[in-house]
Amino acid sequence: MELNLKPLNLPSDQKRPFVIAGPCSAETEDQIMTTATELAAKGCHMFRAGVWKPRTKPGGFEGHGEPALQWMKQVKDATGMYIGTEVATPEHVELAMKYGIDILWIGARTSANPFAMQALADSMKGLDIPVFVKNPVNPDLELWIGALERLNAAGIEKLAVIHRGFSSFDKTIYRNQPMWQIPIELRRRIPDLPIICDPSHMGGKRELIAPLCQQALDLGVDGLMVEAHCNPDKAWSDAKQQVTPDVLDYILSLLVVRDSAWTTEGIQQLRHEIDVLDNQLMDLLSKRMRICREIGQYKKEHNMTVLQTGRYNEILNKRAAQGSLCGMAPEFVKQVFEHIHEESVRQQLEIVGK
Ligand SMILES: C=C(O[C@@H]1C=C(C(=O)O)C=C[C@H]1O)C(=O)O
Repeated sequence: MELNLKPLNLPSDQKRPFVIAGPCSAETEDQIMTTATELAAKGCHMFRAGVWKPRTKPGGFEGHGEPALQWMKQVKDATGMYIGTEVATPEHVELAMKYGIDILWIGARTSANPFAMQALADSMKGLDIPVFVKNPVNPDLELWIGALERLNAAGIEKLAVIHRGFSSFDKTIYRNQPMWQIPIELRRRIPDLPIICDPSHMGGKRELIAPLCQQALDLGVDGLMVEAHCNPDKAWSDAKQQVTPDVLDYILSLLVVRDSAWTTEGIQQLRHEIDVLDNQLMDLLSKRMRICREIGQYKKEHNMTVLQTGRYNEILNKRAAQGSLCGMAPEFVKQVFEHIHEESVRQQLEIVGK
């Protein structure tokens, strides 16, 4: 289904990317007001804080709920910043509206659950509020788009997504794998949908915030959501990934904001060269497939199996090694040849089955 989108019209000062900042959790009135005042003084336009916290295990701090919404409202009245919080149930939505929350976001654990998403969408019917949907914890673009479709079908047209990375069993430097190809594909499919990057949850540690922000801006995201806390080391949740408003301001001041317009002569010439090379690649690929079909014919006549694992492995290993010599990631080259092999086997199966 096509999404009907309306512009968010969020405040921004043009010089810097649009940034939503604030602590992971609303802990105390003092923590909220101190952090918000410092962020407002740095020119931040939108304040975030978790009022209900979905924790992996029971027994941790799960948020103050309604009293914390009152502190959020005080932030809005005192600083003029827009305020946003995460909602996961229809009751959360109702309370957030009661306290004048300006934007709602839906967390990764909720966007992964179609029942929860439908209940939220139903509870938002008739509301005119921007809703930001975090990617589901698992790398499933269709599930992410499905969550947006449910909200859109309920009449929510001011939509955006938050890319916070994807859970993985493998331990890497990231808390959640960026898997940039997923937001890139989302941008290709729904170009008008704003994408906001959350480097705090992606990186899981302070040192990764700056490089992740820069990568996200280099890819052309529309904004950032960064966790900031007046005393990060003492934070009640996610202490390692929060920074002070001062540090956030410093990180933002170092970011290079690029222009997505593509008008320069130089790039046109280079793109032409890419087109020529892509045409050659297509030509070579179709020649390779023609030879594979001939091999298929031979296999049919000599009663050989289509899949030849030994040869397939040889090709994957050799090409991956060649790839690294040419400055490409061996994993990438392997994946390319896995796809080529898949098509080659499909074409041979057609011939053998005739
Ligand atoms: C082309 C062949 O058939 C299959 C396809 C291969 C390929 O595309 O390179 C390699 C091994 C086989 O699984 C072959 O046997 O050589």
